[in-house]
Amino acid sequence: MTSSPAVVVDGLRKSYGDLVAVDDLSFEIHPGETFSLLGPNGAGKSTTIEILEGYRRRTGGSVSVLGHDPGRGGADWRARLGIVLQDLPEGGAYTVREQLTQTARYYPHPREVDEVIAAVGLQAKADVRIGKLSGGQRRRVDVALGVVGRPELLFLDEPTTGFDPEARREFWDLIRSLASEGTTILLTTHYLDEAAQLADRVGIIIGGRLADLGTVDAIGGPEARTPVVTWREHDGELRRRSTLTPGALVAELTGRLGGEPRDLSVTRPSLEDVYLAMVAASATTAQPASEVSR
Ligand SMILES: Nc1ncnc2c1ncn2[C@@H]1O[C@H](COP(=O)(O)OP(=O)(O)OP(=O)(O)O)[C@@H](O)[C@H]1O
Repeated sequence: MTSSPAVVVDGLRKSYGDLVAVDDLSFEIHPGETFSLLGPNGAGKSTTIEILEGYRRRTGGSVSVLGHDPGRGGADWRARLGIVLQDLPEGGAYTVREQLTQTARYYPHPREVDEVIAAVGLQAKADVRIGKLSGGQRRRVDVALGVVGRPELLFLDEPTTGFDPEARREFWDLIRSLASEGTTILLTTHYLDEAAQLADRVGIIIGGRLADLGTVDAIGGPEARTPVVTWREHDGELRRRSTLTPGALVAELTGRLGGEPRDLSVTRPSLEDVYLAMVAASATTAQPASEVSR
C-alpha cells in the first residue's frame, strides 16, 4: 500500500486511575478500508475510538488520524470525520430534516439531506420531531448525522443497536456504498455477522490488548477455520469431526453408511465461532484488564 494509513495506533495506553483500559494497542487502518474492532463488554473499544475522535486523552503511545494527533486536531480536521457515538444527545425539538439540514451546514461538502434521509430509510419520518421517533429510528438519525458531512473517515460505535433485522440489512447496504465511494470506516459492533459482512479486516481486543488482527477469513488462524463435518451414525448418535478434507470424509461415510448420511452438514467455523472460542480461552487464562500490565 503506497498511500499513508488513515489511522495509526502505536503502543496506545489508557488508564482510568488504577484501571488499565487499553494496554499497548497497535494497529493501522488503510485509506478506504472498513476495519472492525471487536471485543467483549469493557474490552476498551469505545475508549480507543474516543481517543481517535479526540474526545479522550491517552495515557501513553502515539495516535495519528488523517495525519493529525487527535488531541490537537482543529476544526478542519474534525470536518473530515463522521462520528456515530454509542449515546448521542437527543435532538428532540427538531424534525429529522431540520436537524440534518443544520448539521450539514457545518461541513464544506455535505451530502444532499434528502438523499441521506432516504439512505437510512427515514423518508416517512423526515418531518417528524426526533423526540417522537422510536429507539431504532433515532439510531438511524444518529447514523444519518454521522454521514451527512461526507466524511473521509467514519467512526461507527455500535451503530445498529436497536435496529430491526430489515433496518440492519439496509444499514449494511449504506455502509457498503460509502465504502465503495472510498470512505474509510472504523466500526465497533457486538454483531459478529455484521463485522463479517462489512469489514475488510478485524482487530479483536480482549482486556485492553490486541488478541488478533487480520482479514475476516484469517482471524483465528487456519486451524481454527478447519471445516467440521457432522453426521448421524447407524446407532443414531450424532458425530462431528474437524478435517481439512471434508469431501473425502463425506465420500467415506457415504460408502460405509450405505448411502446418504443422515443429518449431514459441512460447515466452516464462522468469525463468531472463532471469536467466542478466543474470548472463552482468554477468560480461563487472562487476568483482569486492571492487572494485565502490572
Ligand atoms: N470514564 C471512565 N472512567 C473510569 N473507567 C472507565 C471510563 N470509561 C470506561 N471505563 C472502563 O474502561 C474499560 C473499557 O471500557 P470501554 O467503554 O472502552 O469498553 P468497550 O469495549 O467499549 O465496552 P462495551 O462493549 O461495553 O461498549 C471498562 O472496564 C470501563 O469500565
